[in-house]
Order: sequence, then C-alpha cells, then structure tokens
Amino acid sequence: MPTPHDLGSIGWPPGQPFPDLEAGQQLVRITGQHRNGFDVHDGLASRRAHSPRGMVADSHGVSTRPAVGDWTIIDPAHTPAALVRLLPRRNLLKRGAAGERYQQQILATNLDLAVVVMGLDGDFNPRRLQRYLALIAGTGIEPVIVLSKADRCENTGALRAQIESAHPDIPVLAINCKDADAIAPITARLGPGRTGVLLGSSGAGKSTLTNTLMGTVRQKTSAVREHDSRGRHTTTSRSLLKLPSGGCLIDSPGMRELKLTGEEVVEDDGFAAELEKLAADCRFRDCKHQAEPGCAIQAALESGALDRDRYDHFRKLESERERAAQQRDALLRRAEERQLTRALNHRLIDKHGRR
Ligand SMILES: Nc1nc2c(ncn2[C@@H]2O[C@H](COP(=O)(O)OP(=O)(O)OP(=O)(O)O)[C@@H](O)[C@H]2O)c(=O)[nH]1
Ligand SMILES: [Zn+2]
Repeated sequence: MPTPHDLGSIGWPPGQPFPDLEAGQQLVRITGQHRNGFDVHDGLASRRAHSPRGMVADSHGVSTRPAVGDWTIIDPAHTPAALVRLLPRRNLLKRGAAGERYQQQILATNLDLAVVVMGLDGDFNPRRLQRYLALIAGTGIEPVIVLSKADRCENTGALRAQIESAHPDIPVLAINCKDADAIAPITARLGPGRTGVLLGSSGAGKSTLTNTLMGTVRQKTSAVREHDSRGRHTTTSRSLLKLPSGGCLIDSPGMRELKLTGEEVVEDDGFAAELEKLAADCRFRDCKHQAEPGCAIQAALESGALDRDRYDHFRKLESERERAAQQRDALLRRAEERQLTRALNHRLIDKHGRR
C-alpha cells in the first residue's frame, strides 16, 4: 500500500487531507494520456486505467476531461482499472483557443512550479519568453526563468539584467544546465508534494536540466518498463519523474508540444523569406528540396551560399510546428465529433425519451 510519503513523491501536497475512499478504491495521479486510456501512478507504480464513457464525454467539455496531473480515484477491481471520479484541481496550465471551434487543451494540472528555459544563444528571445510567462500568469503556478548555456555566453550579465528588469517579480537563473550546484534554487522549490514542469523551445536545455534534476542521465527514450501493483511488467511512457529532491516533474508529450503550438510564426530573421526566394528558382514548383533535379536550395547548400546548420535547424522547427498543428487539428476534430454525438443523443432523448 502506498504511504503518504509515496503520494508526496508524486505531488500530493503535504498535510492535505486524503479523500474518502470506498473499500478497494485507490487514490492515483494521471501521468499519461493515450487514445483509449490513461497511465496512473499511485506513488509506487504505474498502471493503465480507462475512464468510463460518461466521464470523458460529460457535457462540461474539454475542461473537465481527465488530464495529466489530475488526482483521481480508481476502482482497481476492473482490468484495466476504471476511473471513478476526479478530485478538484488546484490549477491548470492550458493552451488557448485557436480557431472558431477549437476549445482549450489542458497541458497539465495541479502544478506548483513552471520553469521556463531559454538559451543565452540563438534561442534568446524575450518576446517568446513573454508568451510562455503569459500562459502561466494568473494560474497560481510559480514561474522561474532559466537562462541556459551561461557557460557559453560572453554577455550573460547584460542579457540577464535585461530579463530581470522586464520581469522584476520572477526569479532569473543564468546557469549551465549541467551544473548540479547551479540548479539548487529549482530543487529547493521541488521538495515533497511539489510538481514542476519545464517549458521552452527545442534545444533550450530542458532535457539537460531534467537530467541534472534527476541526478543521473536519463535516456531520451521515453518508454520504460515498470512493475504494476500485481507485479507484472507494464510498459508506460514515463511522463512523471520522481526527483531526488522529493517532488516530481511532469514531462508529458503534451508539455513537449508546447515548444511550438502550430499557431506561432517561427522567428527566423527573414530566413523563411530567403528560402522562398531561392526556391523560386527550383525546377519544379512543388519541389521538396530533397533529391529533385534542379533544386536551387540543394545547390545553395552545396555551394555554401546557404548555411547548412541554420537550414537544418529551421527545417527541424518547421516539422515540429507542422506536427503540432496536425495534432491540434486531430484534437479539434475529436472535440467536434463528440459535440455532434452529444447533440444527436439529446435529440433522440427529446424524441423518444430517456431509456
Ligand atoms: N554548454 C551548455 N550546453 C547546454 C546547456 N543546456 C543545454 N545544452 C546543450 O544544448 C543541447 C540541447 O539541449 P537539450 O537539453 O537536449 O534541449 P531540450 O530543450 O531538451 O530540447 P528538445 O528535446 O528538442 O525539447 C544539448 O547538446 C545540450 O548538451 C548549458 O547550460 N550549457
Ligand atoms: Zn528545391
């Protein structure tokens, strides 16, 4: 049986009274979301659970659907275990609405700390930082700004001062993310019962910081095998990490996707326009700039007129943004389908009565 200490290691606030449970029920935290179920953690082990139809499709819309970070009660007698009810959320981090019908996507709930990581290299972009901070503002989640790669930057002092004066109420650390001593202000905020998330663009240093917080090198692959409560091996995606400092870190795919939402313009100092101009000279109008004959971009890369590193980086961000946009669209479609089903059900009930 998990103890209060075990639950604290996955973020149950110290001293918070436990909910009343019926015989056999268990308090768990949602750590991952899949097409047809959830990963839940009881402080000792992870397992799969599903939520009964009514619970997911309930008429309150997206905001009351179970999300990563939610505390929930499960009935483990079923296989997979069934979610019985959600406990009220303390707070949540969500991504705003995009199109007309696109509702809101919850990234994670019940958070204490959001660390926004930004590199003191090409990643440095105060406006983007501001956008991340705007997501956090007003949620009650404490923000911390990490300016990474300070060990590689010549004018750390000036850049740090710039960020500090723009955000006087938020702690700013300018550090080497690999430096275990430098992250003390973060570990101090992630003691037992506390939950953190890392936000920031690709390459900012989130994985590096995560590894330093873990005190070990965690593999980039996210699937690990864990024992569930019946002693079986289950493969779960590891989106909640227990930290040596006593608290935990949520690192779910949803958090990762926040890197770029699919709605943002990739800030590129006119690089996209430069590419577009070059591409006008490609032989084929729909050139993918891969191995097509007469590709002007490939030619520019070969001649050195176009910087290959910069190009590769740009393409990486672009494909990330595309993937995020596709996922957002899939989400949108599912939300619309649910709405249609609900509307149809209501019409049937109106016509034939509930049965
Ligand atoms: N010198 C130095 N290198 C760093 C620092 N932080 C990150 N790096 C390096 O920068 C590169 C990218 O860092 P990651 O930690 O993988 O970045 P990330 O934010 O996890 O990127 P994604 O996984 O794409 O989201 C790696 O090669 C790191 O070793 C730092 O503070 N100092
Ligand atoms: Zn081309």
